[in-house]
Formats: sequence, C-alpha cells, structure tokens
Amino acid sequence: MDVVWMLPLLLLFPLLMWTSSTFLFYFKKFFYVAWMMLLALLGIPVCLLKSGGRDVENMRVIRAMVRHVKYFFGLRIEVSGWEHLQTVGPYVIISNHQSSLDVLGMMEILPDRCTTIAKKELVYAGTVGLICWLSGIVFINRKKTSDAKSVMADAAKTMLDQQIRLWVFPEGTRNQNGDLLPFKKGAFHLAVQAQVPIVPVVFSSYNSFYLRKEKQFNSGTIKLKILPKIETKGMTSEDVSSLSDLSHSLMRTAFLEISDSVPQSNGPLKH
Ligand SMILES: CCCCCCCCCCCCCC(=O)SCCNC(=O)CCNC(=O)[C@H](O)C(C)(C)COP(=O)(O)OP(=O)(O)OC[C@H]1O[C@@H](n2cnc3c(N)ncnc32)[C@H](O)[C@@H]1OP(=O)(O)O
Ligand SMILES: CCCCCCCC/C=C\CCCCCCCC(=O)OC[C@@H](O)COP(=O)(O)O
Repeated sequence: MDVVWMLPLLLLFPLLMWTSSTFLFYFKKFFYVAWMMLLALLGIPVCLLKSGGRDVENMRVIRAMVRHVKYFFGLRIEVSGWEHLQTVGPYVIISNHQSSLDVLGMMEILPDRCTTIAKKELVYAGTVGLICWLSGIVFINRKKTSDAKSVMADAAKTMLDQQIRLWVFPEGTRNQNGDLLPFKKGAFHLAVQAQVPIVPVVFSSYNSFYLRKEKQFNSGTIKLKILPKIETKGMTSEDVSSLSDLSHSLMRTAFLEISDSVPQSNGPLKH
C-alpha cells in the first residue's frame, strides 16, 4: 500500500486504542448498573416471598445474587482475617469507600443479619433502591445532621433489639485519592451508644485497575483485609474522637500495606 495512505492510519491507531479503552470504561460501568438493576428486579419478588416486606434477612438474597458479578469484570477478591468476623451478636463494620464497586467486596464477606447505612438518594435508584429498602438498609439525609443523628440513634436501638449488624462507610462519601479521608463520627457514636464492637474492614486501592478520571477499568485484584475487632464496652461519647482516630490509623496502615504503590488518580499521597 502507498505510504501516503499508511500515515493517516498510523495516526488513527492510537486514537482508536484510546477511544476503545474509554468506550470499554463506559460500557462496563453501564453494564454494571444495568445488571445490578436487573438482579434487583429479579430479587424483589424473592424478598417479598421470603419475608413479605422490609427485613434484614433479605440481605441474603442480595448477597447470593451479587457474588458472580466480579467475574464479568475479571476481578479477583482476596480476603484475609475471616476469623475477626466470627463474633457473636451485633457489631458495627466500618470500611473505606472508593466506588459503587465496593458492593462486590461487601457481598463477598457480608455476615448474616448485616445491613448498611446509605445516603437517602439511593432509595430512588429504581429497582436497586427498592431492594435496598426491602433489605433494611438505613437511609440517612447527609444534608441534615440532626436528622442523620436521630436516625443513627434509632439504629443503635434496633441493632440491639433485633440483633442486627451495621456496615458504615465512615468517610461518608466515595473517595479514590490514594488515601483515606478523615472519618465522620456517626459510626463511632453508633457503636458506643449500642456498646458493640467495631470491626474495621479495608479494601485495597482500586487505582491499579480502576481510574475514574482517566476512564480506565481493567481486570484486577481487590484485597479485603478484616482487622481485629475494637471493643467499645464502657466507652462514652467522650471516647468517640479517640476511637475514631484509632480506627483511622489502624485502617490507614492496613490500606497502605495491602495497596500496590501505583500512580494516584488525584495527586500524590497525603500524609
Ligand atoms: C442486586 C442489587 C444490589 C444492591 C446493592 C446493595 C448494597 C448497597 C450498599 C450501599 C452503600 C452506600 C454507601 C453510602 O451511601 S456512603 C454515604 C452515607 N453514609 C454515611 O455518610 C455514613 C458516615 N457518615 C456519618 O457517620 C456522619 O457522621 C453523619 C452522616 C451521621 C453526620 O454527618 P454530618 O456531616 O452531618 O456531621 P458530622 O459527622 O460532622 O457530625 C457533626 C457532629 O455531630 C456528632 N455526631 C455525629 N453522629 C452522631 C450521633 N449518631 N450521635 C451523636 N452525635 C453525633 C459528631 O460527633 C459531630 O460533633 P463534634 O464531634 O464535632 O462535636
Ligand atoms: C431511577 C434510576 C436511577 C439510577 C441510579 C443508579 C444507581 C446505581 C445502581 C446500581 C449500582 C449498583 C449498586 C450500587 C450501590 C452503591 C451506591 C453507592 O456507592 O453510592 C454512593 C454513596 O455511597 C456515596 O455517594 P457519594 O460519593 O457521596 O455521591
């Protein structure tokens, strides 16, 4: 072929490659949401038949339905510290929060009778919102601290009355900056009010396979480290700040230890 014809093709090639990985990023994200919506649609009647309404036991349905989703995206989930979840009765799980993909790791280790605290907007997310409501997910209004606090106080009572475990994301929002955000206090007030232990769970950085800004979504490994429980018996609201600081420091150390050192999406690590 004439060299003159080859040149535009050669120039076009990197553009095509770039477009295809960006295209793949959006395609996978779209597929993830659509598949979860479909799973929820199928799960809703199962939940209704099983328990007739809103019940934490419906979390088993979500857990069973979501387990295979990681295979679509070539994601491996390696769990360590299983023994730390073998605690009888209620406890609060706290974990870092990078993306909606966290649901995959969460369903890998979710203990029985464990539901979660979520932003109230999620209840409007179509079939996903409805199945979340059916599974006893506690919705909070992050824009109204007083409302959020009273919902969390009710949750502390419900935890004890109904022997429920609660999973909270103390960063309060998704974060992929290569480090943990400072923790909000709600999870620690919750554990202290209910006088139940805290089990910290750390997801390794997704930056080696998933970069939101750069539109990269490849296959990869998520390491999930379950840390030893932290007792709160005898603690009062005075102890909440030090409890939060201790949890943050333990989780940050674990996060840096299990995460590959890779280029960060939003600048360098903040120390
Ligand atoms: C098949 C289908 C599949 C479906 C998938 C299903 C899975 C779904 C998974 C879904 C995953 C979805 C995941 C998600 O959606 S993540 C987003 C939603 N989750 C959270 O935000 C949880 C973490 N946030 C908190 O805990 C916050 O603290 C809250 C929201 C409670 C308030 O935040 P806010 O920013 O408004 O206030 P502040 O934290 O600055 O606190 C202000 C002051 O109040 C004090 N205070 C705080 N709390 C309490 C309390 N309880 N009792 C007494 N006092 C309390 C606190 O010490 C502070 O005082 P001081 O210390 O400065 O004096
Ligand atoms: C009426 C249709 C609306 C469509 C909305 C689509 C909702 C997503 C649906 C399926 C995705 C799979 C389930 C994911 C559930 C996890 C949700 C999540 O991770 O919420 C983010 C929240 O933690 C923090 O929010 P911000 O980072 O503060 O923002």
